[in-house]
Amino acid sequence: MPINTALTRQHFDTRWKSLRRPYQPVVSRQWRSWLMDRGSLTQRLIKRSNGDFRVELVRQGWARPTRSEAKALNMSTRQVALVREVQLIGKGQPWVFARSIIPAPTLTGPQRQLKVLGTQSLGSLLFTDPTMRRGHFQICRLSLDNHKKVWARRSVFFLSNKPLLVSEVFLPQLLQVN
Ligand SMILES: C=C(O[C@@H]1C=C(C(=O)O)C=C[C@H]1O)C(=O)O
Repeated sequence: MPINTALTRQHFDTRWKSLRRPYQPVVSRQWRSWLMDRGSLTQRLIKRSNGDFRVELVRQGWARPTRSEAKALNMSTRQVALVREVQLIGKGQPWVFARSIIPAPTLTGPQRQLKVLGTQSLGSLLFTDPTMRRGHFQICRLSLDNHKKVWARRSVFFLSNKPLLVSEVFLPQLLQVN
């Protein structure tokens, strides 16, 4: 069963800020390292967990994006997209909650396999695709149900020039690794 992180679509319909200055100083040094890393988060978490890592599928289905997500993807909120929500579990703890929005036109050709990822990491496809490009990061501060505040980031990936939006919420357990 997914470990409940109580994140809903409303959390992602918020004001995202560019990670460029002056926002960087607001972010503590230890979180800045995670928010700004443009490499594969999956690979970094596999190393941090000494291989004790898995992707837990929370939900996947066709749904309308939030206004903020639709704007980032230049699509209408009246259109549906494939929405994938997962938790990245390291050493048995939820370290990241990720929500990806994949427009239907992106799920063509080789990208059809994005529909059947299951518990395979999205990153394993993104970072092995020679056509992959990644846009700038935006960040925001989210409040979990227990009033804990966490950092989130998002960026638009392009595979063969087709977009998908990936949002990642960094959970407190990520920094509590012993
Ligand atoms: C983009 C990556 O893929 C990770 C895995 C995801 C998934 O399986 O849905 C979603 C976002 C990322 O946290 C990455 O590894 O950098």
